[in-house]
Amino acid sequence: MIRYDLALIGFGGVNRALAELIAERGDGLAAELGFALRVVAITDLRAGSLVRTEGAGIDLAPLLATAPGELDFSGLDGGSPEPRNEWVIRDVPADIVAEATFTNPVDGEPALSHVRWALEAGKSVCTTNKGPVALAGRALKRLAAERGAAFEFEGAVLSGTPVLRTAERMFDGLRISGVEGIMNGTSNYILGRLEAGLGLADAVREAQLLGYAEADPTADIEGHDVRLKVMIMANEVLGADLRQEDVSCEGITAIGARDIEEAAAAGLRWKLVGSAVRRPDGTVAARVAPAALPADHPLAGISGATNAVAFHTDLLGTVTVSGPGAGRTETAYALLSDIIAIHRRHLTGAETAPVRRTREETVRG
Ligand SMILES: NC(=O)C1=CN([C@@H]2O[C@H](COP(=O)(O)OP(=O)(O)OC[C@H]3O[C@@H](n4cnc5c(N)ncnc54)[C@H](O)[C@@H]3O)[C@@H](O)[C@H]2O)C=CC1
Ligand SMILES: N[C@@H](CC=O)C(=O)O
Repeated sequence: MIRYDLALIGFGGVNRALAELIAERGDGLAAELGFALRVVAITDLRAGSLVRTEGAGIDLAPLLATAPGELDFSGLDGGSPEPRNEWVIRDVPADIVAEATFTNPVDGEPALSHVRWALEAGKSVCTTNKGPVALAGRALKRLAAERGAAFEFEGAVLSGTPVLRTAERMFDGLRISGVEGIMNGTSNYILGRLEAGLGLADAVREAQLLGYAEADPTADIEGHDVRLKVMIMANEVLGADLRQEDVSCEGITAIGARDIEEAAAAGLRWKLVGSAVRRPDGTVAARVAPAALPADHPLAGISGATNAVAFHTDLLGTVTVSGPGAGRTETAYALLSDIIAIHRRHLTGAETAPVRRTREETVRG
């Protein structure tokens, strides 16, 4: 059976949840999907780094039984107190690098370098980090193609909800004139809690505890996270080449209790909406802004951390994809879906990067 060796870069909510999926479902996934997964390296800013490329790789159970804040790789066999990211990414033999460190909305670093190092080494990458995809997606996809590696990033927009893959695989032949939607789970959750009478700070704290929020939740409530996602949607779906300065951006921090009350009295709901629309001259206008939507608007009923993206098409009218926009496990599934996509590319021969095989398959030849 084919086996993919994984290097997990960043071991926070999402990559830890991926490790849980592998630990709990690995055998079932192998039987269902036809490939085995082995974690051979983990790096984290707080815990350090752990590398084990022999036998079963890293035993995930004791790591997952340890509280995140108490994880310390330094005293373990193959462990170090330092993340050693560049050495792990470039030199530790792995097939796929799963990049799930903080999104840096300013320049996408250090994740952008992590992705570039992996692709330069001919290793495929799956990531939920919006920075590299929004700020250097075109260049990184070109590098991946040059090195025969895959670059998958379904989780960068709408967590595990397959909005990018739906557009990529199901909309052939359609002319898409624009996309708009609720693309941030944290802010949508917060707006719902404000409607319930909670204050902003308490609502933000709840979102953090639920694992929805960015490391700096300012990105969620000021719209910066949505701006990155709008850029990704515009560039991937509408063929644009937007930069951050092309996207006007306003968050939800100016929405106070009175605004919420007045909206409710008028049968409206505040939502943070990101949009990218093709102009008649073919260029794309994009923005992030709060909007008070009438109850019968398709996006008004989107609640909690649920998100939704509406695609405006010529032959189908509006097609809306909705599902979880945040959540540790939901987003870990995005990484698993990327690995499945990488596997399927490998089976079709589109993927030329080397792939390790289990001992049985090697023996069989
Ligand atoms: N949590 C969610 O619902 C979603 C998260 N994402 C994205 O996925 C990524 C990970 O999110 P979470 O796991 O929730 O964040 P998190 O904050 O729980 O985990 C990030 C981890 O990366 C580590 N880290 C930061 N810089 C590092 C470095 N230079 N080297 C090694 N490790 C480093 C941190 O120590 C932390 O453990 C972020 O980019 C986020 O924007 C995307 C979709 C949904
Ligand atoms: N903080 C983000 C995580 C997913 O991208 C959000 O809340 O949407």
